[in-house]
Formats: sequence, structure tokens, C-alpha cells
Amino acid sequence: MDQRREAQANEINGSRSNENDSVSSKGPALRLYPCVEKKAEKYEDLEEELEFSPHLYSALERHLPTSVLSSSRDNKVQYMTDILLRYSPRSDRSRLQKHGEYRQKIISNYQPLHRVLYTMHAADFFVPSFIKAISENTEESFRKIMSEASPGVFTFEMLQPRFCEMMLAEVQNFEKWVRETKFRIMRPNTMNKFGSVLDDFGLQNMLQKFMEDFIRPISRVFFTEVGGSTLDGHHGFVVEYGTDRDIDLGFHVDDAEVTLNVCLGKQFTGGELFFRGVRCEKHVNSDTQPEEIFDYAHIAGRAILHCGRHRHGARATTSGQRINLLIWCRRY
Ligand SMILES: O=C(O)CCC(=O)C(=O)O
Ligand SMILES: [Fe+2]
Repeated sequence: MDQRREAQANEINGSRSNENDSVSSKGPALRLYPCVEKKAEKYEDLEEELEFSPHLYSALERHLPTSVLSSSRDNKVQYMTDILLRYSPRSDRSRLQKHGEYRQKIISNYQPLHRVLYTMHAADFFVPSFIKAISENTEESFRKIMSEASPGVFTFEMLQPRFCEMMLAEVQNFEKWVRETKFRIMRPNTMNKFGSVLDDFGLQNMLQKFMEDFIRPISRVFFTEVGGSTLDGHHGFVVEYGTDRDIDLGFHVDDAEVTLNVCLGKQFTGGELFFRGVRCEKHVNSDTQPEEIFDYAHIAGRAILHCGRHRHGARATTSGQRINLLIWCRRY
């Protein structure tokens, strides 16, 4: 279900680092540059993991900007996949089939650490105040536990500390398996080099229920303009920041109607989110008004919920390690 849309975070101004970069200072992210003659790299050995034919990568390579062309093969793959995904039709069947096979390969080999995470146990996952609000299911009950810190950005206590601990351990266990088996995994989206897609190692059904029963009811009330009541798919992943991981996240919009972001821990400094208002696709680069500026410091267990088109990014995590659970909620 969630694979009909690609995992793309759309960078604004082609910038990864600064919300203040002006449009004129950067070229569009997808611009292709003709390049100096260089023997094309081979990609056949990666066929199993590539989203598209290895020949397509070899053929496209000579159009890469020089800076990308001289970078690692992994980096070139990531860059070209990003471009190809943007131009390929959403219903690209072979890609879907390949992704299904990729997922199946992981699921049939990876041994989960905490099986309890793989089915929804609301009372163990969520704090009581959140469960109460969801069961009452009214705007009033939601407003009681949620703070609308800036228009369209809601924060609230959501996850039990024990759930956060178990999810962190599960992710760590999965990553250990990836290292030991040298399995090449796909990262959560085009802007992250670290992090894992939870749906890819068995958490898809639990997270779909999470979305349907615990995010959609809130979205029905607060995100009507993006079809909050009819959300029907998701992309669930964790992002990982620290000095030896991704450091920050550039200014972007999510490929989602509604985004849930919950910090799982651990100890860290920095990593604040910055929000800069909602824009339609055409005006995504337009200036920010002072009242649209909102910064948010993550707290473990606390959720932040916003429209996917709400422009945002994350500042550098300056020490420690920050791991966040993201559920990009979608309407197909
Ligand atoms: O690092 C964060 O908390 C933000 C992550 C984010 O915006 C995303 O993955 O889309
Ligand atoms: Fe985002």
C-alpha cells in the first residue's frame, strides 16, 4: 500500500542546510549538467538492490554534475535514483514488485528482538492521556492534550518510555543484522544517509493500524484540507542524527499529507525543528512571514503533528544521538 509513492522529501531551494538560502543562489535540485568524458561506472552487481535497470544508471551517469560524478558509487546511485523516481510514473509495476521482493527477503531472514512491537498494543504503546483523547474522539478531547504551538503544528505526549526503549533496541538489532549480513538497505528518503524504514522489516501492519486508529482521527479534525479523514497509507521510518550520523536535515516538505514525528531518544543536544509556514507547490520558495517562524525542541515520547506541506527542517544535532520515529501519512 505505502509503496505506491516514493520516499522523497522535497528539498526547498535545493538546499540541505539552511532555510534562508535564496532561490537565486542555488540551481533546482533536478538540473542535469553535461559532463566531461569519463568511462561510465558499472552497476550490474547491484541489480538486486537498484530501483531501475543498471544500464539506465550507466547511461545517466555522464549527465551528473561534476561534484556528484567524482563521488562514491553509492552516492551516485542515490542521486540518480532520486531523479529517476521523480520522473517515473507512480504505478511503475516492476519497481513495486522489486520492492516487495526486497521486503520479503528481509522479513524472511531478520529475527525480531521485541515481537510485541509487531502488533498494536495501544495500552502498552501510548500514554493514558492520549488513549483517552482518542477514545473520546472529539475536537475538545484532542485540544485538551494537544498544544497548537503554531498554526497547524500540534504537539502532545504520545509514547510510553518503554515503547521508545523497545523501538530503539529493535532498530539497533535490525541495524546489527544489516551490518553482519552486509545486506544493502534502502534509507528512509532521499535526504537521509542513516535511519531505517520500519515497514521494510515487518512493522508495516502495526504502523498502518497506528496511522488508521491513532493519527487519522486527529487528522480528520485538524487537517481536513488535505483529506485527513481519508488517509489510507503510510511510510514509517526512523531517522538518526549525531556527529557520526546525519547531522541535520535541510529545509523541505514531506511527501505526505500529514506527518507524525516522535522523538524516541536518546540523549542529545541540538536537533531542533524549524517550521516556516505552508505553501502550495508553486510557491514553495516564497518568503516566510514573521508569524510563520516556529522552532521546536524535541522531547522523547512527545509527538509533533503537522501537514506534510508545512515547510520545515532540523538543525544540527550537536552531541549525543537523536532517533525519531516518523510516520508520513498519505492519501492515495
Ligand atoms: O529530524 C527530524 O526530526 C525531522 C525529520 C523530518 O522532517 C523528515 O524525516 O521528514
Ligand atoms: Fe520532514
